[in-house]
Amino acid sequence: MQGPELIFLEALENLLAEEFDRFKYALTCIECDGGGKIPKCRLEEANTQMKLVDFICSYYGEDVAVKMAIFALELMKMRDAAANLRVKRAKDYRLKYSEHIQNQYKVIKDMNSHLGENVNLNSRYTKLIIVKEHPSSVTINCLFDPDKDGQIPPIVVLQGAAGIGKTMTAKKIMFDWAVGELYQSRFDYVFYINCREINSGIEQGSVADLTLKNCPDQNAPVDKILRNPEKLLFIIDGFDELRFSFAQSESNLCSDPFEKQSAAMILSSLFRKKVLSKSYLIVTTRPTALEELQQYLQGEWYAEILGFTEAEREEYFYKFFKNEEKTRKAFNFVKENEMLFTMCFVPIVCWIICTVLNQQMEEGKDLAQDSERITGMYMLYVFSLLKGHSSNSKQQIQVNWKGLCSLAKHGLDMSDSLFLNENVFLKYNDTECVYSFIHLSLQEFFAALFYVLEKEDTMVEESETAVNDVKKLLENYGKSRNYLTLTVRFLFGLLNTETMEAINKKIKCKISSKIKPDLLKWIKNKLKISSLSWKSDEELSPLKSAEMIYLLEEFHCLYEIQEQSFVQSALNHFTELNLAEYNFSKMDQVALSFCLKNCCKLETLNLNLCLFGSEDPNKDFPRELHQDESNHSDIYLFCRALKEPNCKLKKLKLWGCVLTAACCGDLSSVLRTSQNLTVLELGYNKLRDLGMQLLCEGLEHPNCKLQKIK
Ligand SMILES: Nc1ncnc2c1ncn2[C@@H]1O[C@H](COP(=O)(O)OP(=O)(O)OP(=O)(O)O)[C@@H](O)[C@H]1O
Repeated sequence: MQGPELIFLEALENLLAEEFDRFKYALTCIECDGGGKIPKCRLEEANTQMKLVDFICSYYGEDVAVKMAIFALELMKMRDAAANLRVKRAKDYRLKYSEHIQNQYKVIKDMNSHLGENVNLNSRYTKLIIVKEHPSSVTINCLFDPDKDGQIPPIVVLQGAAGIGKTMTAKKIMFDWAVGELYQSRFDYVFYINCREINSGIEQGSVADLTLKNCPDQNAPVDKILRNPEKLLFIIDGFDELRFSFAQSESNLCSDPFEKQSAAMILSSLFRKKVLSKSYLIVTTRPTALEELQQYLQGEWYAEILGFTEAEREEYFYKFFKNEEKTRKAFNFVKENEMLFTMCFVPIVCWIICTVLNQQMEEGKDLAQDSERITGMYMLYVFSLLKGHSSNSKQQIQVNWKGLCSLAKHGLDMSDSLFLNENVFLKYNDTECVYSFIHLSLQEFFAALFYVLEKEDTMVEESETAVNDVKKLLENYGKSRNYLTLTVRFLFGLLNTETMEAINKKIKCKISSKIKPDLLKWIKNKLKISSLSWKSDEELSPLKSAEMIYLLEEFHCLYEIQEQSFVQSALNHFTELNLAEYNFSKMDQVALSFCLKNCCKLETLNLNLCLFGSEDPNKDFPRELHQDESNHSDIYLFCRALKEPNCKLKKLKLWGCVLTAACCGDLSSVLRTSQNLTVLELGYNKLRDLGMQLLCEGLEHPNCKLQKIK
């Protein structure tokens, strides 16, 4: 005997014989919801405490039986005994609840082509960098630590980009709490509220209903649980996904956790601490909705998820493949490709890359060339989803793809990532009719595909519409929170000849390259506008950071298309390039190096006061957190590009770039190779004797054409 049965028996053991008889009588007076009254004759047969417990529990079920016992004791006016049993029941329920939560959160779904494949949360979860106050990182168990004034944050806002791991962190908190490893003395109950589900849920409900949804059954002692709000934590996941407005007037908010109201009102009341004001909240959101969320909160603290460090990326690969050889093969492949490796700081990208590589290895294929660009990687991932759908007719496949692309594009136009009653293949969860792309970037991929898929009939009207659609997209580029940048990057990537052929072959839809000339014209123009801002200035004044980001984004687009003639044509007007005072991420360096190789008329490159090598997301971190373990120097990628025969660079400026002796080895090899470099400016760096020695070796080489070094 254990759990509810045991506490029931313990309660009866304290009763005197006369009380035991009265207890049995009281039971016959209670009407149980759905179970009716208990038959008197059956009760008479239960002449010992044990027999009675056994009988009632098998008649009503354990949880209801204990509830009935509490009512009976209250009816007998044995209030202390009733209260005692109530407390024990609540405690016992906590155990039951945590077991239920453990079971609920111990596995996660892997959304690959094998439908319904589950993985253990702990065997996949990899630590993420979370920062509360830049630049120091924190772990999830410190989120509710008191500050230096002893204040515990009542609300923690956990923000982070799409796919960075907010939901995963929420699930990990649920699981760790349930197994007793997190917040044990702080919270008796932790509840998870998913905003996507709230959108599609019932119109009216109460806070109590929200908590009940987490419970294993409908018999949870909710009244007792909610009586200690200071012991409750609510995790509200995905504020950005809520569709309704929160502009409720204060007076309409509810303070009673059992009051039934609209979902908007209930959540508003929780956020504004009108209901269960002493409870604690974690609210997760993408940064785009942060400003709105701030309006409704008071006394909140902020933490940000920044993704995986380099070491954690490797750990993730181990956890994903669970096989030394496969992990090594996949990780080395990714590590070799700067662009891919850098993108892996976002967990969902890590997952997509691993899923694709795993499939390629399972099929005995070489790790594909295509996977060296983000477009190629997404394309391979989408192909992997098609496995098992090959029996569909060509026409059916085309219809599905076009529908999906159109949905993605229109969703982006309307800033929508949730779709109701749409027949798309990615169903968000068990909720009946809400669908979403598993990640916003996937929606952006499909949206980009929308612009390049050839319409069935090549009527003039149709192709004009397509061209106009692209024009509109490019006009909107750069407006409103940069929400189109990745779509445009994919657009370039999809126009790569090999990608077009692969898509054509696999999904039997033709990709039209008609928009290529327009795209070339557009990017040439963009690059010209950016370069005009320094053309007039003799000393090449630096670009403003926003302009620089756009210029670099254009280089990223050119990297994605990977077509020499296109890229050379886009860049052929550049004779000078000024990128001074910029902190280049590895990803930027890969894209820029590719462009430098194809910038055939470039004579002057100004990289004064630039920093190289830091990762985008973690750039404020101490260096050891994300140090590149490879032996390459920070400017290795640039130097490699400068050695290409196409490169006609004459003047290279690298003042004050915190270059070290290691960089001189790469510069020295440029000096030995380049047929054009005549001026090199290296002032205000820490080259030291070793660096100078390496440079001298280059200068002394018979091929060195350098005339001036500063
Ligand atoms: N810490 C982690 N360890 C291992 N995998 C992770 C981790 N965080 C995220 N992932 C992977 O990335 C995917 C996306 O993560 P998650 O859904 O948590 O992102 P999110 O920040 O909530 O994104 P969105 O804003 O799009 O909802 C997960 O399904 C999982 O595969």
